[in-house]
Amino acid sequence: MASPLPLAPDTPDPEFRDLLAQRPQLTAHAQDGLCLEDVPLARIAAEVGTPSWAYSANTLRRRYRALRDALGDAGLRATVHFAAKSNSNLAVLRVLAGEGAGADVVSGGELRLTVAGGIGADRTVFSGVGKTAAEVREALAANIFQINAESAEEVEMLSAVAAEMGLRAPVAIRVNPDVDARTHAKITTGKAENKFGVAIADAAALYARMASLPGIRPIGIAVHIGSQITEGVSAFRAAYARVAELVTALRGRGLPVERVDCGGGLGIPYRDEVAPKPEALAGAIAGALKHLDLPVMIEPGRWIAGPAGVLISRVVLVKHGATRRFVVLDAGMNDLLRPAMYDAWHGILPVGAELFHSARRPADVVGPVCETGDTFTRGRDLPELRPGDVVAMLDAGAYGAAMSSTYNARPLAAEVLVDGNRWAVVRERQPFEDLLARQSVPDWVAG
Ligand SMILES: Cc1ncc(COP(=O)(O)O)c(C=O)c1O
Ligand SMILES: N[C@@H](CCCC[NH3+])C(=O)O
Repeated sequence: MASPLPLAPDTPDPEFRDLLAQRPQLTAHAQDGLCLEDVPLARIAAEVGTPSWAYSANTLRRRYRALRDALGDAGLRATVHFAAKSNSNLAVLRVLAGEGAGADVVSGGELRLTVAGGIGADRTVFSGVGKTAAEVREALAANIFQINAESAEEVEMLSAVAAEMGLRAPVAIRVNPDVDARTHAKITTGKAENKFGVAIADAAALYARMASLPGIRPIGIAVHIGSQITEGVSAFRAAYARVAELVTALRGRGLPVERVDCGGGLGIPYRDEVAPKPEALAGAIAGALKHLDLPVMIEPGRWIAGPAGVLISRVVLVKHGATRRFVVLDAGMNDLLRPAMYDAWHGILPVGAELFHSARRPADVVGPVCETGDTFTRGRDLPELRPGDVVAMLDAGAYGAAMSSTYNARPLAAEVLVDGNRWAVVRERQPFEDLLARQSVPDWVAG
């Protein structure tokens, strides 16, 4: 491997250097250009094609361990349940299974994927506001570790399904603590007006009701207040304090509480956000809950998988509009939806070494999809990108491929796992034929 590229001190803007400095999985090399671990992204682009996703196995491992260790160091008995909705690629799940991770799933489909990825149902939590009876039956048959109930209505259904199977479902109540996580409105989940969880004031009565139902074994309390939480841990602390009060009240009524599920939500710095460290989250959990002397769980998705992944894309053309320079990529909002959906900012780095030194000019980076919202960034200072150049969109390992679609009849991009100097395609680019498959035109339309 060539030596790291010495970035020129007169680089017009220190942004590239900062982006790299904060992401040890990415390095810029004089000959090979931008590398994920030891693998040049240019090689993946050339051999797999673009757009494609690449995930760093060692980043997944490192970040999983950082969370687990922070919780342990805070004196907590804790388990980490990876939120599979953030990335349900089988190889990613398998890497985390190898670390001993559990999972958090929100559908029967995700449960099947995590089981296929080697994370047993007996280490998996099933959350979500709209579980169907069929999904619950499947989860119980698979010996699910915990079901987080989100409403009184759901509790009745859970009991009926489990009783019919001759089982008692291990159920925690997900409470809505009415805490503002101060994140994007579309991913805030812990305010009273959000659809999630049971109002904390109603939780004790529901817990008592659960204890009286034939198909339910009440096991604990869960809370999840939102995602991409970066403004300190005070919202976590407030939510956990309310949960602790509830647990104490339940125990006071003689109702057993075995564990508390503290949810996910720890944010990452996509740009210059100062995100709390795992130690701060662990401190918030320990501060509020340690005196209860019970095992705790967390359900992180983004914090583990986000920084592990990049979206590799090629410049199709550079268009000089009336007022702006548009760099048109072969990746679109159907691949990475976050900028269109949440106005999210993702770092964009050139993959070719020479581009790290070229002068930068503002550009709008857009995709080929027929929506103005198919814009990754506006007015970003970027090098003189030319058709054929490859770029990497950073921190795309969570809610990237997982949220992609075939909008505009664009097949799903390939996914690649990198582990040191080894790499492999772990999901092939979807063949176009898939988009035609299972469609049919009735005779009376075809004429
Ligand atoms: C119940 C639940 N747990 C865990 C997560 C994972 O969140 P994050 O990726 O922000 O850690 C989510 C998503 O916000 C969720 O809804
Ligand atoms: N999809 C969102 C996060 C939602 C979390 C789901 N509970 C994002 O990309 O930021």
